[in-house]
Amino acid sequence: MLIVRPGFLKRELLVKGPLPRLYSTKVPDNSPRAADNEVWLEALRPMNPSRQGRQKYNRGNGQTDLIKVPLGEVTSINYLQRYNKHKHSQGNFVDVRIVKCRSGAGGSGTVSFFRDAGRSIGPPDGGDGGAGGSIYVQAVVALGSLAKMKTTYIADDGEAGAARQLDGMKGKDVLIQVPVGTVVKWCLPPQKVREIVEGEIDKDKDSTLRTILASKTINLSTSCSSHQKKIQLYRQEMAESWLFKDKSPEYHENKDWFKNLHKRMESYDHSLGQSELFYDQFPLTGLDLEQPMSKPICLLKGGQGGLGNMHFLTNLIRNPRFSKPGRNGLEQYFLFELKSIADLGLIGLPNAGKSTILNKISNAKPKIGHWQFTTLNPTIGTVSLGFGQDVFTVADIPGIIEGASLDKGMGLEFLRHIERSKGWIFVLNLANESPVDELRLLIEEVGGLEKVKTKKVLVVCNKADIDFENSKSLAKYIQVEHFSKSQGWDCVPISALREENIEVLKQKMFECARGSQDDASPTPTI
Ligand SMILES: Nc1nc2c(ncn2[C@@H]2O[C@H](COP(=O)(O)OP(=O)(O)OP(=O)(O)O)[C@@H](O)[C@H]2O)c(=O)[nH]1
Repeated sequence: MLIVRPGFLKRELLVKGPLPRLYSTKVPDNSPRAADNEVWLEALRPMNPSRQGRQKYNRGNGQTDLIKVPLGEVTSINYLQRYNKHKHSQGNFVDVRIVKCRSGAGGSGTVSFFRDAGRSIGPPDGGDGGAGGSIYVQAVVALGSLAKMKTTYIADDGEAGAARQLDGMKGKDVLIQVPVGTVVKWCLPPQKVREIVEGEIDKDKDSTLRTILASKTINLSTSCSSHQKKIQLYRQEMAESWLFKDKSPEYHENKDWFKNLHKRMESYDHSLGQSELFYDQFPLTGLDLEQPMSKPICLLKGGQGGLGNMHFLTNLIRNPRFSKPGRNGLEQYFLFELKSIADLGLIGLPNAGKSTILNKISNAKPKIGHWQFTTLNPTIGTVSLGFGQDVFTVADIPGIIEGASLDKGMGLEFLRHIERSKGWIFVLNLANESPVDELRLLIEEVGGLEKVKTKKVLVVCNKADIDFENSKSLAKYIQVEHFSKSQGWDCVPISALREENIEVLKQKMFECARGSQDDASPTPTI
């Protein structure tokens, strides 16, 4: 049976001619003939010195752009705080991870010569190395947290080729499955960020993690060929370009035929380097996996396998005692952030009654307690307006307090879970002194009126059962209503505990959520 080997296909791309004829005798049935190799090598034009220089120093096609990016964009302040200081206990819920990913190196090509009873040394038959395994990512609905993610994902290296034209086995790929709503971003190794931060603190004792991440910048190489800005990733330079057997590198390097071959293969290596540069790019703004994916996306591609010595048999080179090593894999860090996907998000001070509301209107059963910060993790509930009627989803996040934007209380990190929500529901406690000031404070903490205005807003005055008949309580509600109306927002008084006005609330929430359900985003690509 004739098998078209990957080596042929790779070569064919460069030769752009017909496929070489394949042997079908007892001697290698799929190794290229000397004449085929000569045609292929002839097509590999030796590189001129200026191109060589560019490859070495510019690392590629010269289409990269150096941009300055704030350090905070290539790391996660929440990750650094949480994992450095163990700031919050999150139980099993993990919504931010930095992981190291490494794709496999290609296996080496092999030096081998055909042997049988009649011949102690025949034509070269060393097979190609297998490609290194790649790292893939896929968003699936079955997961709800990043808790099960490992800290490191390493794909296998490809195996070396073997005698009798056997290609090495391809390295096993790694598939990282994450919840729908995860955003994957390229990031710096946390260790490196810590070193930079410590260096900055040594220089200025008053600086804080937050100020350093905002002010310190790093240089990033980006490709400017595509419509989307992408970070250009680089593989480690190859330590050696040839693997020799029996005869030393010096023996070969002094021979004119080898010098000539080497020049041509430099051009082959260059084209592999170019194709790596093409694949090794990652969107600067990250990958937003907000839809379940039927097919995974490749994060890091494995290295290509090296060519076995059978590719170097020519009329001049009868015994090629050398082969090519496999190409290196890639090692990079990625930040995985889970941003829940809910149509509406509940925002309020601790104890305002957000969890009670979600409990009453949906199937979700979040923890309720009369102490602050009962809610430590976001919970999403599905609300139905009745049998066969419309449904929408609502996310309850931990309470926000004054100074949350400066990391007080639970900070603002949970806002990411309602960042994508089209509607924000501000939940106020009518039993408090000044609900309207509460509302102003919440608006300020979540980013100001301008940011809030990008969302549909509904203001809910909860705990209306407490003294509502009292003229003071009524006055508080009227103040909130007046402020809300001035911003064009609807306002509704309820008692979640007694389930009063809950149906009206559901209807108003549905109106707020409407429109967000039609927006379906396409699957992202790298
Ligand atoms: N009287 C009265 N009490 C309520 C009402 N809604 C909630 N509560 C009580 O307020 C307390 C806090 O309620 P939660 O739903 O846990 O409040 P939360 O906003 O989720 O609080 P955090 O988890 O701290 O963010 C509980 O003791 C509830 O029983 C209401 O309408 N009326």
